[in-house]
Amino acid sequence: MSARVDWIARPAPRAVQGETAVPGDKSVSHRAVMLAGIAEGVSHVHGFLEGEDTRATARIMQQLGVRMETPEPGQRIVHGVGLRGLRGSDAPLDCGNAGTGMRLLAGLLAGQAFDSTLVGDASLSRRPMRRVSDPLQQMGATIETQEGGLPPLIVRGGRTLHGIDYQPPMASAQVKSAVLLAGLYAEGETVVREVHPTRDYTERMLAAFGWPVEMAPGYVRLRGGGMLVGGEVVVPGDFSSAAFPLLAAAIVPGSQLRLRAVGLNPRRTGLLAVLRLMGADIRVLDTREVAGEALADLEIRHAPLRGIDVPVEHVSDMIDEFPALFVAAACAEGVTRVRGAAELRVKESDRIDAMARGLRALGVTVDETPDGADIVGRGTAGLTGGQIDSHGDHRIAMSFAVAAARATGDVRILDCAAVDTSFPGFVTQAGRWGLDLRASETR
Ligand SMILES: O=C(O)C1=C[C@@H](OP(=O)(O)O)[C@@H](O)[C@H](O)C1
Ligand SMILES: C=C(OP(=O)(O)O)C(=O)O
Repeated sequence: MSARVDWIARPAPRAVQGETAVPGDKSVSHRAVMLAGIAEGVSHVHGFLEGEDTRATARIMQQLGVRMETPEPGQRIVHGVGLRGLRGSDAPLDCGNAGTGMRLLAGLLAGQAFDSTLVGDASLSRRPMRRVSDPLQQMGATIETQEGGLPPLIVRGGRTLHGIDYQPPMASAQVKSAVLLAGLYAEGETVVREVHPTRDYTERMLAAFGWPVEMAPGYVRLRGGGMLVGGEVVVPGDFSSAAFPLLAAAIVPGSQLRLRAVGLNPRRTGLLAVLRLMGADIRVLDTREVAGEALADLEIRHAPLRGIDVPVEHVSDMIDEFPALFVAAACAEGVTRVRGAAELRVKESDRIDAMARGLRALGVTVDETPDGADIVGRGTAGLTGGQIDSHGDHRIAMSFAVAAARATGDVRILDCAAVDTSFPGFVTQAGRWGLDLRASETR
């Protein structure tokens, strides 16, 4: 059994200052090793996230016969085997903690000639998979889930897939991507329609690898039976990881911080818009485009925050940033209302419940609703100390590590090992921003 890691986070001894860079984007890193693996030729991935989620996906692609080199951390040279070149593995494919890994791979594997079994850790084993098995079955795939639509997933090979015209019942880039990846192997045309647009990395990377993809407002369309050609992939800094230093500087008086080379894909930056509506002073500097993705430096100076009604149109553009937003709301003056975010209940934990319980332990009044919460900000009074259960969810752990900066006493955060899934080195980095955070391991 691996060690359990708890954290002690103390009130910030000083303002958050300086300059920092965050690890590579998790969504882009997953897709880079998957698509490079089924492309023709060699691809070079720069800035690959060395997190447990994305390393699990890279390991699975290797298990399926893709040769991969790591000349140095954050680099992968991927020797693509072509669309039909993967070979089956008798051993289960272990996605670890990663919903993205499991759901996208389900789509990719639905069109193969061999059977596969996708497994995950305890958290992933509780997450709903019918959202991908249903549309994939409509395409002709055979996917067996466990009772209640849970993992492990058994994906049967040798099926003939046909394209579908599909509108997922929830806003989900993972569902869209699973259907599009199966669509590469399908006869005819696959269309995915979205009411609320979600992150578009799969379709953009497919296009960058030479697959004709029609991207229009409201839908994505492609045809099966093409070819991907490998190349260079430059992974931007992960906005979802940048959310934590941004939050720290937003809530600790006197702070001023610059974040270098953060990916600013518009489908990811909802938190930027929402923090600004709350009064945050954030500047976007030195905007540039690298390998088709917008990058910029972000400079944030502390300014008092006020509670707002979070506009529903921002929800899917900040779906992973709600734990951080809840902390900003707790430190603001007035009430913040979140609605339309029921998807938070089926992430690595029930994030509405985990944040409500954790904030209450730090003296904050939070009323939950089925799809959101009302958070009564404590403004200049700040938070109290207390004990938090992260429920093994990386984003809950990191949010409370930052929240402690504004507490009047120590915050003990339980079960933080999962932070390595998306933000390896978080404790050391947080120290550099000016937070006082220590990890202790128990077996
Ligand atoms: O496609 C992706 O890379 C992701 C999509 C989102 O999930 P949903 O598709 O479930 O909204 C997000 O929460 C996850 O962290 C990464
Ligand atoms: C929801 C997340 O990831 P995944 O769905 O890949 O587990 C996340 O990183 O916040």
